Formats: sequence, structure tokens, C-alpha cells
Amino acid sequence: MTSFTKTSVSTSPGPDPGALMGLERAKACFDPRDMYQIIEGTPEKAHKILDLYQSLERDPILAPSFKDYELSRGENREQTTSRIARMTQYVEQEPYPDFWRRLNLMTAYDPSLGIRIAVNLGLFINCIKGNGTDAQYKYWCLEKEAKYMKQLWGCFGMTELGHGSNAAGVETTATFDAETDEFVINTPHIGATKWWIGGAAHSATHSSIYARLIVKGKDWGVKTFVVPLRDSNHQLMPGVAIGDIGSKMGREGVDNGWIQFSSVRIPRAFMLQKYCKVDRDGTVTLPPLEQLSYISLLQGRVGMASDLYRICARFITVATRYAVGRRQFRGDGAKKGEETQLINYPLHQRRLMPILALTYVAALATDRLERQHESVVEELETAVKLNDEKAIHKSLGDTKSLFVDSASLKSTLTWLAEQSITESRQACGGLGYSAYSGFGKSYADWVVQCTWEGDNNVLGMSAGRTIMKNVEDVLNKNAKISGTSLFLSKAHEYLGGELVLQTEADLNPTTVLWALEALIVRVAFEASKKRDESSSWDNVSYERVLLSKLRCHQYMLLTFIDAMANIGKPELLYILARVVRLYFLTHLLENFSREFVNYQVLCPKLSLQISTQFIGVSCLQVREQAITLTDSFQIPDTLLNSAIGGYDGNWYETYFKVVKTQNDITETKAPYSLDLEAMLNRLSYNERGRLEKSAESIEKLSH
Ligand SMILES: Cc1cc2nc3c(=O)[nH]c(=O)nc-3n(C[C@H](O)[C@H](O)[C@H](O)COP(=O)(O)OP(=O)(O)OC[C@H]3O[C@@H](n4cnc5c(N)ncnc54)[C@H](O)[C@@H]3O)c2cc1C
Repeated sequence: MTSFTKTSVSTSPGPDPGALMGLERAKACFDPRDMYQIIEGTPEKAHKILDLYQSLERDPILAPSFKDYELSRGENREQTTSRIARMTQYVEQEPYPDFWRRLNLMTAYDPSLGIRIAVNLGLFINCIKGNGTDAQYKYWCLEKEAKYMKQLWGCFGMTELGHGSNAAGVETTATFDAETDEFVINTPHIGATKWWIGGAAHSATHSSIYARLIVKGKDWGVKTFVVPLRDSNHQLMPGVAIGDIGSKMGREGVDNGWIQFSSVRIPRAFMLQKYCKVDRDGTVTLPPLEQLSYISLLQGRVGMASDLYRICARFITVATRYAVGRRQFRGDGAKKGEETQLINYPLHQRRLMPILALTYVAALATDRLERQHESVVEELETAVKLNDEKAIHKSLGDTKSLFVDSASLKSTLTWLAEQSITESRQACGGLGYSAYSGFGKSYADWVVQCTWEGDNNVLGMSAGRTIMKNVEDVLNKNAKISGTSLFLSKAHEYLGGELVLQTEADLNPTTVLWALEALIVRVAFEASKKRDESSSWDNVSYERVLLSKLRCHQYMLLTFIDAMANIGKPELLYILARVVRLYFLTHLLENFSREFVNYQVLCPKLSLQISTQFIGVSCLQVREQAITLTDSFQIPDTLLNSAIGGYDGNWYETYFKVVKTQNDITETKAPYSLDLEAMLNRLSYNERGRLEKSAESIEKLSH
């Protein structure tokens, strides 16, 4: 037997990733606290978020821990419920905007908690706000949200087993009964069963239900109704059947359910009637502004785009810190007796640094999107209240722009986040696959963001269609486009013109932005021709999604350029210029090189140089400050909740400690029955059989 006596473990220095981290920080060319303020948008917001981080870290119920990675479905649900109760205490104490910030931060660490509250306070309430009259909003939602959260829990019942993306196709019916002045809500067949409804399985008392309005036999299309699901003792209302839809890929803390209605009666007043109205005698009025009701769905999309920043900041921090502390093989220029740190391999830089750059650019863009959303909603509400037609018209234009912006950013950024989590995980090798690094749960929780609140491809097609129409309006009718799509007004200029990007000198943010805008117009122009030839929008679905992705990048690059104009500190400007260069070289000019070259915006020779020369240099430049750039996110270790991503970089120690704490090291026998002898017998029996068979066939062959 080999003897493992007296190893030199106690005397060998062993790996010291913490020291390497110290060396990186010594190279910092800017103060991460200054950078943090730029990333968060304003000093006030930055300050508030640090306060909230501290409060969350200290909170015995809300603070994440490694145990979170080991919970069963039941335990997950229980933990989410106790965290909701805790959040309810906060909503009573703090101003509402601060509460939303707290929720937004928590969502990056406990997405189940985030979405369970957001379905109630976001989707349900926003549906009532967007579709209900002032009186209805007051009735269902007002006084104080804290009170609301305790007495009534809402869910959002749009999707059915048979229809999700095409909400106009839902088949639940709401038939007006003039005799009793009620609506009868009914599920006509299995395909019309409400499905996926977050909070329905156990928590919700009410639901905002999307159903077809039927009056005097006429189908008026899909409208919204508040339908009570459970009574004050939390028993199901008569005619309501509800069940849990069971295990999912992630978000196990959310009780998604199915609902069937068997002729459930609700008063006429429970139909949300801001736009479409049904009178006592069954007269239906459909005002022209009904399209505005969709603005209530935009908040969720805006929030999801913003989530990219927090989730990517979290995991690029982990992967970068790991890459600094991890040595593997001896690369070029390695010192004698030393292996090379992963972060110094050009390939590793090329995998991680573009994600870091994207995180920065997306942080500023999504902060702008949040502010744009707030101002458009406010502007619209005021215009509608004052019944000011001119103002309403302007609001409509801004709402359309917001629709395109939120759809493009939500879809493109949730996709990019999914890819970024995967790449960051792989960059951490085997340890990235350990639950304690945090990647696994977060990935499973994250990917649904690409599907709900508008499937990404469906949203992309929709945004792309609007972009095509805008370009057509400018080119054919000389129309002026307002809002954030203003640049399309120059469509004529973008269509004519030469190659925009020809030499390295053209690779600056402003010229690249111009090139990107030209590409958008040219893609839209060609797509319109193709659609006209085939008379089919479906035939240009690919181009529509492409346009939506390009539009997202246009929004991001423009926002970054604007933000840089207002930064006073040269040391920040210096590194941010490198960050934005890496962003556009990789995420734009390399990822869309085929389009840039094919649509004659980028010279093929320059495109090749970008891939073979410039990106490598740019990655190295960002790598030099990578640790300080990730420190600038200011994420506390407790919230990072990764055994390999702590600030001190000593992840060998931390990881081993977590593994030992989470698993009983005194328990060496498997806690389940394991009949080793029977297994071995069977295996060798099978193996014998296989050998006998092959011997037989060899014998046959040789005859
Ligand atoms: C965990 C979870 C929670 C949810 N919570 C809720 C909730 O609380 N309330 C609620 O109402 N809903 C909820 N949903 C439903 C969700 O919003 C829908 O699943 C989503 O809108 C997608 O619809 P679908 O499932 O019908 O997909 P489908 O529309 O069937 O899409 C399937 C695929 O077809 C593609 N596709 C669709 N149309 C086209 C087209 N015209 N051209 C080309 N490709 C197309 C899509 O891109 C997609 O890849 C939830 C879903 C999940 C997974």
C-alpha cells in the first residue's frame, strides 16, 4: 500500500492568489470609488446603493449564503416566502423608490424573490394602473403599497397553455350577463388553461386575467379583468381550479401555477375600463388610445435590461478574480519555476475582457433607459389627464420609441447576459461548475429572461418591424422621426455614401456610431425590398431581429459617448476610452463583421486587422486594469456569494472551507443504500457476456 506519510503540505508555501490580487490592485490607475459613481449614474444613486448593500449584507433573512445553493424545491419556496415577509417590513419603512432599488439589488442574488414580488407589485399593479380607471386603481391598489402587499396578492394571468407570445389569441372568455350586470369568466378547453402564472399556485388572492370580451354574442377582442382567486381564508373561490405546474429549470422559489375558470362570476366593475368600456346596457366603447395600455408592460422589460448589468458585474468579477489567482501551464515568458496566471493568456483575455467592457457600456445604457421610461410614463399620464391632444400625440411618439428601445435592449441584453454567464463559468474551469461558485443556480434562474415578458425573438421581430417602417417613412414620405430613433431621419444620408470605416483612424466611438447607424438604415432598406418582393413580413424575420440587436448597440454606444463628454477626471476618461474601444471592436465590429462588410460599411481589410491585431491589443489594455475595473462595481462578498470570487482573492482557502462546512466530512459512508457487491457482480457478468460474444464473432469471422 502506498504510504502518504509526512507530505510537505505544511511547509510548502502553496498557491497564494491573494498576493497576486494585491499586485493587481497596486497597478490601479484610477480610484474604483470614483468609477463606481460613473457606473451607477449619479452620486446619490451610488450612495444609496452602497447603503442598501450594507443593509442587505447584514440582514439575517435577506443576506444570501452558500446554503442557498443546496435547497430543495420546498425549501426554496419557504425561503422565498420568508424573504417576502421580510421585504414587506421594508416596504412599510422606506420610501417607495428605495424599496424598488432594494428589490432590484436582491433580484441579482435571489431572482425568485425578485420575480415573486415583481409579479405582484409590478405586473399586477401595473396592469391595473395601465388598464384601469383612476377609481379602479384607487380601489385595488392605493392607500399604501405596504398595506396592499399584506391584504391582497396579485398575479398576472395572460399566458395560456395554447397561447403565450400571441396574447391577442388567448381563448379564456369574459361574457357579459346584462341581467345580473356581471361578467362570466370561463376556460372553454384545456388549451385555454392559464399557464405559468407566477404566484398563482399558492400565494395569489387575485389575478389580472386577459380574456376575450363577449357582449351580446360579439367578440370584442382581449381585455383585462380582475378576478378573485381565493377568499379571505385563502380558500379557492367557487369555480376556480388551480394547481402547481411543478419543477422548472430554475426559479424554484416561485409558485407558478395553472388556473381554470368554470363560469366564475365577477361584477362588471371588475373589468379594467380605462380605455374599453362596457355600460350597464352592454354598450361597448373602444377609444382610439387603447394602444397606450401596452405601456404598462414596458416596466418589466426595462427592469430586465437593467438586470444585465448586475448579473454580468457579479460574474465577470468572479471570473476575473479567479483568472488572476489561478495558474495553469507555463506560458510565454513565464518565470522559472512558475506557471502562468490565466489572466495573462491572450485567449483568456479575449474571452473575459469583452464581457467586462460590455458590462460597463450596458450599465450606463440601462440607467438611461430607466430614466427614459420614468419620464415617458409621467409625460403620458399628464397628457391623458389633461386631455391635451397635442401632448398626447407627442407622448405617443415617445412611447413608440420606448417600445423599440425596451424591446431591443431587453432581448439583446438578456441574450448577451446568458452568453456571458456561460463564458465566465467556463473560464473558471471545474470550479465554475461547483454550485458554490454561484454560476449554476444563476444561469438556470437567468435564462427564462430570454423567454418571458416577450420572447426575445418575438420582441426582436416587433422592434425590427418598427425600425423598417420608420426608415420607409423617412425615405418615402420624408417623415421626421422623433425620440431616440431620431437618427433614422438621416436615412437618405446613410444610404448614399462610401465605406465608412476604412482605416484604423476611423476606429473611434463617433465614427463607429455613424457606421452603425448607416448599417441599420442599409439593412432596413434591403429588408423592405425583400419584403415587398415576397409580400411577406415573415420572410424578413431574420433581418428584423438583426435590426433590433443593432439598435440596442446603437443606443448603448450613443449613451456611452454622451456620458464620456461629462466626465471630468482624466484618469477615468483614459480607461473608459479603452473600455469602449474594446466593446465596439468585439461586440460590434467583430460580432457583426459579416453585416458590416456585406453592407459596405466596413472595409474587409480593416475587418481582418480588427480580428487579428486590434482586439488582442485592446484586450491587453483592459486586462491591465481588470481588477480595479471589477472592484469598481463595489459588490460585497456576501452578495457575490461565490466561493471563488471573494475580494481578498484567497479562494483556495475559502472554497475548501465552504466545501467542508456545507458537507459533513465525518460522514464517509453514502447516506443511501449502495449494494456495491451486487453492482460489481452484475458489471462483471455483463462484461463477461460481452467478451464471450465478441470471442464468438471473431471465431465466426475466422471460419
Ligand atoms: C418561468 C416562467 C414564468 C412565467 N410567468 C408568467 C406569468 O406570471 N404570467 C403570464 O401571463 N405568463 C408567464 N409566463 C409565460 C411567458 O410569458 C411565455 O412563455 C412567453 O411569452 C413565451 O410564450 P410561449 O411560451 O407561448 O412561446 P411561443 O410563442 O410558443 O414561442 C415558442 C418559440 O417560437 C418562436 N416564435 C413564436 N412566434 C414566432 C413567429 N411569429 N415567428 C418566428 N418564431 C416565432 C419563439 O421565438 C419561441 O422561440 C412565464 C413563463 C415562464 C417560463
